[in-house]
Amino acid sequence: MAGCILVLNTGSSSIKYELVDVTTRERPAAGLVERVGEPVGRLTHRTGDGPPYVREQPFPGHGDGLEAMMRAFEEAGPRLSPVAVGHRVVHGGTRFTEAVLVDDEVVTAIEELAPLAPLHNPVNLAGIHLARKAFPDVPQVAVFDTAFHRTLPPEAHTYAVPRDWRERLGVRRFGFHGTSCAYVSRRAAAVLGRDLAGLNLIVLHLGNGASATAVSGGRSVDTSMGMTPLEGLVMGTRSGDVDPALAGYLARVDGLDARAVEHALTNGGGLLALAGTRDMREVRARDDAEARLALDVYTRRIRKYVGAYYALLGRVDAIVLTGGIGEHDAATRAACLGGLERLGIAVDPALNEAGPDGERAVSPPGAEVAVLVIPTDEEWEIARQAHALLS
Ligand SMILES: Nc1ncnc2c1ncn2[C@@H]1O[C@H](COP(=O)(O)OP(=O)(O)O)[C@@H](O)[C@H]1O
Ligand SMILES: CC(=O)OP(=O)(O)O
Ligand SMILES: [Mg+2]
Repeated sequence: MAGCILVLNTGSSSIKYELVDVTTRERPAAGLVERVGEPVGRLTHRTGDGPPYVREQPFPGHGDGLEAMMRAFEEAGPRLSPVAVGHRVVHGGTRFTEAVLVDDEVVTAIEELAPLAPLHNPVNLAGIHLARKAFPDVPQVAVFDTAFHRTLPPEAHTYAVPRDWRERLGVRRFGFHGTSCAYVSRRAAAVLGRDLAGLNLIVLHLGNGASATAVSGGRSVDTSMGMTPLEGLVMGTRSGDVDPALAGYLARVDGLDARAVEHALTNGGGLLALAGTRDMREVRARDDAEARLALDVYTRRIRKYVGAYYALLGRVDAIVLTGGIGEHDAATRAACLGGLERLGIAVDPALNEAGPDGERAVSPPGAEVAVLVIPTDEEWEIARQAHALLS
């Protein structure tokens, strides 16, 4: 299948898009719509080496951002005539264990999964609706974050909760960021010059959402996100792990209902709750007690998961850092992985701080456990999977 695939990666407050030709590896246009829902947003559209096309304006909803993307293609080019559209969809439940062609029935199924990923599936659907309308004759492919975690063994995906919830209501762990995990795991093997089938990895995807995943032989064997993308690490606006008794306690002492608690933990937790901003750059720029505590809570949680997954895997060949924070924040890498020489884990201060952009090792040469920074590329992985499905 020759020609460009349009990839849409709609996030909770942003839209990333890219035109990808999997056959030639050309990527003629890419863009980002940021701060959807805020008073002023920004669209940046790039088509080569020249200055980007930029628009600063409010984008009240994701639909407005997607329309602005279409306008950017009209005004700045290239002409948009994709051979397929690839969509990131965060929750695929038990039904979607690989990429699928989108039809009405698939749309309904993604809608039904929305309560399990309230920040994500509804906006993923906004992209699907727009693209089906704009390109009615073009195949649309959904690529699911959960699919990579279909290999989780029962002891990893089972919660110790009443049988009725598990059997009748399907309560279980799923895991997310799988598209990113699949991509960086493959790249890690390439950087190490080893076969993925023989590698044990701990993948730390630290972006706006954040997760840790234990990968053995290219298969996910445990992961920090659960039934929803709320469990696990501290994130931009999500608390990660808390005592599940919290909901009942807040109901008793403060009259909050369970939905209000879930909403607060999802939208008003994490770095935002601890430091007043979801943006790690802003937290790092400060040196007050509140920001320091936020960073200590954030990095300690990651360290605990690294220890836990080390114990599960028994042997770790590499720790892979990705996502905006994993790729760019040397201080977080050092805080999470420093002082673990007894486990064979070390971060070389010079490599960590001065390393060039791009794929690289930040562990000392010859270290027992390689520490790798691998920029994620969900757009490429989505295009690759869409191309494979359609070819
Ligand atoms: N140079 C940097 N130093 C520290 N944090 C950074 C840096 N660049 C980006 N980040 C952080 O990365 C996070 C966003 O990650 P990203 O992977 O882009 O998010 P998303 O999940 O929306 O794709 C934000 O917290 C941002 O502050
Ligand atoms: C699943 C998830 O948390 O995604 P993101 O990091 O894009 O919010
Ligand atoms: Mg992301």
